[in-house]
Amino acid sequence: MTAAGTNPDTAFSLDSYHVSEELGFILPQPLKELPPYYQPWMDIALRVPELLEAHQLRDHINKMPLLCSSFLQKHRELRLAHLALGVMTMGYVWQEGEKDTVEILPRNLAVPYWEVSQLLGLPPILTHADAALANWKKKDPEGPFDMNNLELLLTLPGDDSIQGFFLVTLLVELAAVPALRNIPTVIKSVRSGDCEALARALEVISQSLQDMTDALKLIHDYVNPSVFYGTIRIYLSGWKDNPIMPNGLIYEGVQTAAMEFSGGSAAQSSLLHCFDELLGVRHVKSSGRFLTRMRNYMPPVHKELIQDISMQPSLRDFVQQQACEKLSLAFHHCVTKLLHFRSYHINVVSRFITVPSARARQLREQRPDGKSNISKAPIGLEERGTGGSSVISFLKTVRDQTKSVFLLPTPSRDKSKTNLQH
Ligand code: HEM
Repeated sequence: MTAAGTNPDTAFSLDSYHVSEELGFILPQPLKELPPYYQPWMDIALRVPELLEAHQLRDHINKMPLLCSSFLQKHRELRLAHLALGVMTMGYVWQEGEKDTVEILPRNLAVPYWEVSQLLGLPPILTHADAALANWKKKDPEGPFDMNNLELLLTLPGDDSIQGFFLVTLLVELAAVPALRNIPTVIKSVRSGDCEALARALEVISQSLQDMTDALKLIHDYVNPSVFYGTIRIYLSGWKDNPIMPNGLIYEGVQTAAMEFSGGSAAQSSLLHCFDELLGVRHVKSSGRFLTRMRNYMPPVHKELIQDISMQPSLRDFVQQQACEKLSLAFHHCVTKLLHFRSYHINVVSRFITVPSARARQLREQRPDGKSNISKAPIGLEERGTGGSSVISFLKTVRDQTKSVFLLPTPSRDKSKTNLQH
């Protein structure tokens, strides 16, 4: 274990989990370049959308030299390499859409990708930790961390919409930073029984959860649903539980059997996993299994933070026992805001997946040879999520599970005051 998070005598510090005070899970100052030896990777990675448009990405990757990964030493070098190899891999697999996928990732890409992944403890597929957390730069280094001053390091097809998609996700991560910063205070206050400090920390967390929802709303300004559904989505798809690639992918030179990995999704963000564990939300059955599996797609230290939060004395039990109105209300606000984020996210998914998928089906029935963006979208994906199940029913299960942690009314609570149970 990297941190002393489960020892009650030591302070719980985010620093030991590589969570920055300023940026949370976002990688501070990602590198823009790799050492010159790796230029053949960057030359291709920087041109992925253009090479895909010309149907030439696979040819370029097939001719790429097999480079040795051992000159990559620093964490940020490894993160950029993982991102670069990740966008190349997604492009390589999905270059011809769902019709002509590949069964083998060539050795010159597969071997270094595998090695870099092993060093980072990440899977060899594009993850949220790559595409959102480690894929940004400021146009003006002194300027603000906002939409106008941010751009991606590497991208995939989808023009402004793909940029918008990853940057809005990044801004949701940023909005959560005050909440993350207050997790140690919550843990410390429960340990010491300091209700005042605990109530204050929980109010900061609920405000931060509201700010996350507000940041998520930006998706409507920066991402076009038809472009997301028709162009972007396939490049985020993986080769696990995916009917388009039922046999997975062989990483040539790594092992002979095919491997299966889920595609990129913000279900791999550590944020909601942390808040769920803090508030006591437990996801069970298939949705729980999927979310638990997504923890293997996070940087290992972030996964450890989630685990260590889950091992702390129960915040919910503590609040329930105190029967203090102010504290109960602060806890209630947190659960309400988390619920609100999930409900809003369901609306987003409905607009960006459910509606275009119904429209695509309709267009295909009316004009089977139609060329519109959404009717070209992969039929095999339709309304399925990264886990392969129906997206909306999965998200509703997860949302409804959140409600289970609302506090029970206690006898000591004044019945004339707000009923905290929904
Ligand atoms: C166009 C925008 C978006 C779409 C279409 C979308 C779609 C999805 C889908 C289909 C899932 C189900 C799991 C999966 O299949 O991987 C999911 C899960 C999830 N997404 Fe999004 N998403 C979007 C934006 C975001 C953003 C910006 C965030 C913020 C970080 C986010 C956070 C989550 C979380 C936390 C989950 C896990 C379920 C939960 O804990 O409630 N999503 N998303």
